[in-house]
Amino acid sequence: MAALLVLSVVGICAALLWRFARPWRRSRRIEGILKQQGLKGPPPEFLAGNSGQQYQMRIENQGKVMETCHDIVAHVTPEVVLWSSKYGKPYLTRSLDVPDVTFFDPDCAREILSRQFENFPKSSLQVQVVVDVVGHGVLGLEGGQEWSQRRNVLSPAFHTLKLKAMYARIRECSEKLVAKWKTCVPHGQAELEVSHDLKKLAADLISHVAFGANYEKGEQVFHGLTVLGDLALEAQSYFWLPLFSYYPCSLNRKIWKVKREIDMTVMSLIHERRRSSGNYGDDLLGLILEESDKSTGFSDKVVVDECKTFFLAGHETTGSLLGWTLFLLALNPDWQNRARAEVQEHFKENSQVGALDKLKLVGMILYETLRLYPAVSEVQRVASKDTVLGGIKVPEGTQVTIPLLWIHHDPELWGADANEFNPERFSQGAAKASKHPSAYMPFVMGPRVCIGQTLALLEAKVAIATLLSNFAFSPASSYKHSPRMHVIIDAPRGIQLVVHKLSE
Ligand code: HEM
Repeated sequence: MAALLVLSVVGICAALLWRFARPWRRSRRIEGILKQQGLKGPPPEFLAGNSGQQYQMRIENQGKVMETCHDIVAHVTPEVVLWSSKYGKPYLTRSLDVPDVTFFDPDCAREILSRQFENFPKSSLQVQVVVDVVGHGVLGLEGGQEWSQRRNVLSPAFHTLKLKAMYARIRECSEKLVAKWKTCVPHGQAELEVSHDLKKLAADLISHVAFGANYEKGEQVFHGLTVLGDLALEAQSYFWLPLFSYYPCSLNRKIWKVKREIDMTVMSLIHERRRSSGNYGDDLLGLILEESDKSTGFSDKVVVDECKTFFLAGHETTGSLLGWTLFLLALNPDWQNRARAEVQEHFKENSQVGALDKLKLVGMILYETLRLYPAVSEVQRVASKDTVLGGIKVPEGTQVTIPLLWIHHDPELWGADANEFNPERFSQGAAKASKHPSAYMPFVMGPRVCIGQTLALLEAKVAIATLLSNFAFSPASSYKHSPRMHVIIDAPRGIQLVVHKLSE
């Protein structure tokens, strides 16, 4: 009996060694090839690589308040500034055990995201975080044929003309916020923390756009996803326990229950629509069901996962764009006045959707906001075969990082005023705004560009135009500037502004 036990333990140890030793040896081989080409980086720690150091530096800065300026790269991603100045560009790090090269050149970004797109899928670890919360929607697929088929079916639903049909709903949601803020400023002006309400507006917008008249179900999904997000974060501290997500412990049972409730909410809506004899409705859910019928057809589970994905991907991102835009307009009254004049000329109470095309300055302001405060600070991919980037041989299995925030603030690309708010640079479009046509990528680029880009900009244009028609904004003395990367680049202490009601 004892011999059997010893044999089992030895067997398990050998299996674990085999399981972990192979990838470890492979990672060291890749690192060797990269180092031979002159790449350098910070010394990695056992198991954590350089991930712990990166996390520590970011956390330390999160507690600090910085001067209110837009030179935020060293505050939000301190490790990028430190390591690039110490080890050069590109530099080599270890993300847990995986060798990672950070490329700063927009030409390399274009190779990774566009030209050699098929050689750079997402890594399984990267998509697992998304899958844990919203399942296997398009955001949670590594790449390959399944992703491309899914994207082909979904893309027509996000076509500009179809989205424009949602204009009235988007305007209605924005008007609701105006009504609320009017009650908050009974004496003409008041100091408000606006980021919370703007996130709520973004949630409202996606609920109405995705589910139309059934938007209350969208609100239920939001509530569920928020609870799930917190539980998933708690579960991450057990990542070292093999197969933890299958243990029937109380945390996992809570997670499974919330997941079931969200899925049932969306599923009931899908069944309702399917029963309505082919007329699925002109909201996002209706458009997806229609497109799915035209092709091979999605299973109901896939439609559920895609809906959850839109809620996850389109909520915080759009909320953050709205918050930073008002913040920047408050700091730049000249641009605020110019934008308001444009809005007052073209965006009247009874304006139709076509009026949005005339809001050129508002469009430029949104672009400049997404340059200075993009939702994400970096993009990661993994090489699925040996390739060459910027003259460097990149072996299969190497992770590559594009420091998007750093590139958006690089004076060599954007000029001496790279850290200033100057929407004028976008007057000839995004490709001509900098010295490199691919230096601007708040929605990334190439085949995997954000599918909701047009929708996000449409929502933001309507919301900002509606708010500018009714209020003026100026900085509040209580505001503390401390942007951080927390899933997206946000303002953890809120965005306090003085909101002035305009005379009717
Ligand atoms: C200002 C608002 C937004 C910003 C800045 C933004 C940014 C991004 C970025 C950077 C990515 C690429 C992530 C990566 O590849 O690692 C992405 C992907 C995606 N976004 Fe957005 N997004 C916004 C709004 C939206 C909205 C409103 C929706 C949908 C309703 C949406 C849906 C998606 C989806 C489904 C993907 C995955 C696409 C794919 O992998 O094929 N996003 N977004």
